[in-house]
Amino acid sequence: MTHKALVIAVGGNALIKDPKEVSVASQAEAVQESAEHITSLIAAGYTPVVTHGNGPQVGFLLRRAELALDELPPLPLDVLGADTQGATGYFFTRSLRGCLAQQGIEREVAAVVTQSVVDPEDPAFAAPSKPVGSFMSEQEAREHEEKDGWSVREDSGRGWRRVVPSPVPVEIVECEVIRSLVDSGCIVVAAGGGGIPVSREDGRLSGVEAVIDKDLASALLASELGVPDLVICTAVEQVYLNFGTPEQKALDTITAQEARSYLEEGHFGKGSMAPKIEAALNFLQAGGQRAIITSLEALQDAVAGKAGTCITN
Ligand SMILES: Nc1ncnc2c1ncn2[C@@H]1O[C@H](COP(=O)(O)OP(=O)(O)O)[C@@H](O)[C@H]1O
Ligand SMILES: NC(=O)OP(=O)(O)O
Repeated sequence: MTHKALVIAVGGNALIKDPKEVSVASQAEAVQESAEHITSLIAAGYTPVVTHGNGPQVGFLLRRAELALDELPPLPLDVLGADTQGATGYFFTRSLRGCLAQQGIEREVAAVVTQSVVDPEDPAFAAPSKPVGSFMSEQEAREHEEKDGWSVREDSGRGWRRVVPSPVPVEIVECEVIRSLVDSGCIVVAAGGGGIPVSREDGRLSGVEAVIDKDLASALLASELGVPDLVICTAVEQVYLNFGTPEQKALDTITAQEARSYLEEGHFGKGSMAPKIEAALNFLQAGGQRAIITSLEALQDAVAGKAGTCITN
């Protein structure tokens, strides 16, 4: 892989500026801000593969589809995941092209509809864990649980959310296409929402009902591409020990072994920071050099080793 390629994962929640204001305009604005930060890195000589979450967005689409059931047939989660890849990929390519043009940088930009293979026997299908859609009060969540059969869970002190199955991705189907595009200098948006969940049987792919964790998919893509750095951008600039308590302590540079110990000690939110740490550890174990967790605002400084939390072997 030529160019200074790296994978940058942008969280679905980081693409929502205000959970109470989820209009298309507001989502496009959040992507625009992300694109501005990513463009600074491109201007500094990097070729990012941008991956993004879709937890809020896929949940909104699922709810829309359910509310329209009197008129229209249901939509399965793989198709809704594909829809979020399309819309978010469109926002990203539109914004990135605009930002690059403004800086006089001539680079191609493309979003690749990406499928992630999962094991249909993954135990995650029987234990929904991926938060999607809006935040609710516990009372609203319990009502949906009873009336609509939703699985619901508290999400990192931010409210209650619907949860859906989230099997582990084992292969990124379009990896070689993404590699060719990156090798040609193209800025690629890929593996949105962790990739569209599919299973493979006798060489044939079929969609499955799930939402894949985009950090795990990003780590897999980064290691399959063989890039040295995986950067996970989220709402916090650093990872903390004792997060949310008066004793919270920011982590600058830690080893994979230290990260694993802190994970086992329960320092990282289940379904929020913990999967990011697990993804970072997977990437380092597969030969990656640096896994960085930071905010979009601190992206450039973090890649330069001056901000964020950096995990190395
Ligand atoms: N130990 C921790 N350090 C920092 N943030 C944490 C920690 N544990 C939980 N979190 C929470 O995890 C959030 C990131 O997870 P999430 O919002 O699910 O990610 P995404 O940006 O991918 O949607 C942070 O904004 C923070 O609220
Ligand atoms: N698919 C996924 O992991 O989305 P979020 O980043 O929004 O949780």
